Amino acid sequence: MMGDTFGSSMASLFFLWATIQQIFPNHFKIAIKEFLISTIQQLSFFQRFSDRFINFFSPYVEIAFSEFEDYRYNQAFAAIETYLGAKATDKAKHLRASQVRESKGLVLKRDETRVRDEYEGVSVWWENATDSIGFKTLKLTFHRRSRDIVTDSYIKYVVEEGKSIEDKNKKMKLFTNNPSSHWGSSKTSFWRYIDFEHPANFKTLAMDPKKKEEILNDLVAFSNGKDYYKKIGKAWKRGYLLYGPPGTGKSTMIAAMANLLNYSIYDLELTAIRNNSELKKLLTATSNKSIIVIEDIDCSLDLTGKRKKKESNSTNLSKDGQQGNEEEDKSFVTLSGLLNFIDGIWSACGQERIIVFTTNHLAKLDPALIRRGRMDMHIELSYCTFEAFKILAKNYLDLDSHPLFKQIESLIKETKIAPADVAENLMKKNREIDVEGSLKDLIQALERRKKVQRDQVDVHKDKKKDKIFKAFRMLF
Ligand SMILES: Nc1ncnc2c1ncn2[C@@H]1O[C@H](COP(=O)(O)OP(=O)(O)OP(=O)(O)O)[C@@H](O)[C@H]1O
Ligand SMILES: [Mg+2]
Repeated sequence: MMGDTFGSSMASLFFLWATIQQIFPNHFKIAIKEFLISTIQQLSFFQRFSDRFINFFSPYVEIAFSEFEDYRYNQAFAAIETYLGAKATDKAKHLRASQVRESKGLVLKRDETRVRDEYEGVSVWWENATDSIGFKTLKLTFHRRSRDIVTDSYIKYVVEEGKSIEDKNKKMKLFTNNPSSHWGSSKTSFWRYIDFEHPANFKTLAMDPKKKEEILNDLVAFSNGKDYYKKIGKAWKRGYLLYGPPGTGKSTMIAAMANLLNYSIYDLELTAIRNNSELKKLLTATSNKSIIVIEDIDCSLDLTGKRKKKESNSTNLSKDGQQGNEEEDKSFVTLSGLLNFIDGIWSACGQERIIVFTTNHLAKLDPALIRRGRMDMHIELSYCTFEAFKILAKNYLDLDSHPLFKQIESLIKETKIAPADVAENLMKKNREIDVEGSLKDLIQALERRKKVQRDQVDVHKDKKKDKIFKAFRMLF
């Protein structure tokens, strides 16, 4: 209303000024111009004043909860969203149903932008809005006479209720840090998540059963260790270093860890971070009960302090057409920055966190990075053993034993083959389980590999002999 009056008054004034321009001489025009300017100033003052006046006398108060705050995913926002989502089942008329994880059934979400809630006789309204770049905000409106009850206890109640619902049917999340050019002109890295639905578990993980049990016990002891860590005065965190050749189950084990403990995963891409302070912001923005993963640590961080660019990463970027110029992509995340976080801030804030590094080349890592205390447990994932093969045979063929197992056992002992390659051969073809055919395929693959590996050894031996022979010739 007020805005309309202001707009029409302005239009009339401009019309008046245009008419005056045509009719009156110059000095008179100037006097009128000054008069009009002062009238406009008074009008805009009046507009401002009237807004304040309305706000002052409006009986409603509004509180906004943003999805992100300074790179940080707002955990209160998530809890409130969950709380409002749960209200859907009994109150909202328009629902959206989705299935997140089979075991947890359908998830209902309200499809309405405005939800009314009641708490100890007080009515409040929630409204959700999305800004132009896709970030969400939840607005809470209530009568100002309820201010105390809303700010003192209602918001706390909503957040706690939301968190307990989250815990009950917790959907695990997979967070990734992506560079974005939305904020300001430079690229900034921030967390984005999707629901984590990896089926990996320790039962289907093919590795030495003893080692597996040891890792399982370690993880369970860690997750139940709140009082123990408090008692010994140590931050509640644990580091695991997973190393081994490609396809031996490092990433699969991380997924199995998350499923075992019901923790979310933060997949930290160091090559997308500009500097140590950005790294710090990202890491302190991670939530409790989470696993922070840095895959291929030897490729992401140059141990002299500068960064190496991962080949795969640069191809991905160029595929998306987002590859910036080289100068912009330079990163100053350093080994000491990472170590500072693990030892310093890490210990000061956040609880119940696991950090996992993976590498294909243990020898390339700086000892400082992997010393005990930082990485508490070093886990080697190696080529497939017969024990591991038996687990894969059970997973893929539902098989406990078979006459061909003997032949496979002796071939596996003599051949270096990753579990991923064994699994590839055991996967059912044409949707039919052909046990015999799959085992024979594997035997053939093992025999081919054995031959190649033997030839490589021979070539290596020949080269060595050649070198010795040349050295002799030089001598005589
Ligand atoms: N130990 C294992 N137990 C069960 N499945 C496995 C195992 N190792 C590999 N696989 C299978 O092979 C696929 C590839 O394994 P994964 O990605 O975990 O290997 P990785 O060690 O992380 O390899 P990279 O070093 O290349 O990242 C998985 O999807 C899984 O199906
Ligand atoms: Mg991997």
